[in-house]
Amino acid sequence: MFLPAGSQDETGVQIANRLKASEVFRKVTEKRNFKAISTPVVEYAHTFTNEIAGMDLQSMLKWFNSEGEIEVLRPDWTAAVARAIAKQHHAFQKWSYQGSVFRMDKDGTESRQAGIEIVHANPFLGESECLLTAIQYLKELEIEEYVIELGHTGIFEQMILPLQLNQDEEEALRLAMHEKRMDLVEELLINYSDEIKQDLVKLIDAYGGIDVISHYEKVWSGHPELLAILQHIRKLIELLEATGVSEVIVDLGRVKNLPYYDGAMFRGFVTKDGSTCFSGGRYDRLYKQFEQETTAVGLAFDVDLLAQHMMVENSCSRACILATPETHAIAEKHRKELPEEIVDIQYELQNETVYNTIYTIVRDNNQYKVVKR
Ligand SMILES: N[C@@H](Cc1c[nH]c[nH+]1)C(=O)O
Repeated sequence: MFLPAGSQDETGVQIANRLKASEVFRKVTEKRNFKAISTPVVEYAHTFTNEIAGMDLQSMLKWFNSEGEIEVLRPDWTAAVARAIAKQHHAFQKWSYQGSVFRMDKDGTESRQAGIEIVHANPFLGESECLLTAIQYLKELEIEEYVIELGHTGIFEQMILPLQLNQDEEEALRLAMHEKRMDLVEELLINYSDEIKQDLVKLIDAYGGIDVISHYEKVWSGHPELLAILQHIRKLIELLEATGVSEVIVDLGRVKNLPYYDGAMFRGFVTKDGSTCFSGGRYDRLYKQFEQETTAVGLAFDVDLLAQHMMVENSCSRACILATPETHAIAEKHRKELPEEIVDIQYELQNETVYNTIYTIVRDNNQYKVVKR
């Protein structure tokens, strides 16, 4: 039988690693005082597609319920958690969750996430705690080779303000920036001021170390809003560096990849192949749909991807006890003599090479004994 495009089976090491990644995530977040939350897999589409959350219904797995409402398989944890906690009292809260999201615009329809959301916190504290939690988690998974990238939605938004673009034009330009398509940016802005056009094109290349920030502090010296953003990113980098993390870069040309972001954005890349292992950012505006003024920030790890990059567990030694239907019970009892080993019982030895030790059952003085072969 075949599977629909985007669905896939999973076996062996990938599952073992994924379960380990989940367990480590639970421990790390528990120690940092995150409270676990779970939301249902089936939700109303509106939770994600409303004007503020702004996600695209097209990419969701959806159907009509008996009342004619559109229901979806959870496409995003952040909006679901916001819905779940919106009615709670306004206090500093740290939430953690683990589970699948379903979207058709990604490689696999189902992807497993482990994420955190921090609400009602001082903005700098919330962002720092997100990043430091991510760093501790990667460390405990022994994933050492990664780069953290910081960006901010405000840069692109401030720069295009004078252009007064309509929503479609803005979206098209944002996509061109996201894809780092200089030619397209130029083309889309053909009828607009050369200066802003050139500044945006240059911004596509504005990524790298802290020197990029120093450079743009000079370029934007007359622009207090942009300077404040640079200052904010610089402070985050300094905090990370002070805790020993040096692999931090900035991408000033980065635009939001989710409609609800408004503020700092972060991503983690695995150095080996450049894949994105976590992604997140500030999204205070998502709470406006519940008429709440608050701060909210979070990030989510792609657990499937982490599982691929984790070392294969140095698994315990494997033993095989060769038995017969008559001696099967003896073999089963012998398991407790081998508490540290993975024990398989076979009637006829197959896959001999996978075992470190093979036992057979012999009869001695009318008694069965399990002995090494
Ligand atoms: N929900 C985001 C990650 C995130 C968590 N909190 C904020 N952002 C995603 O799926 O990419």
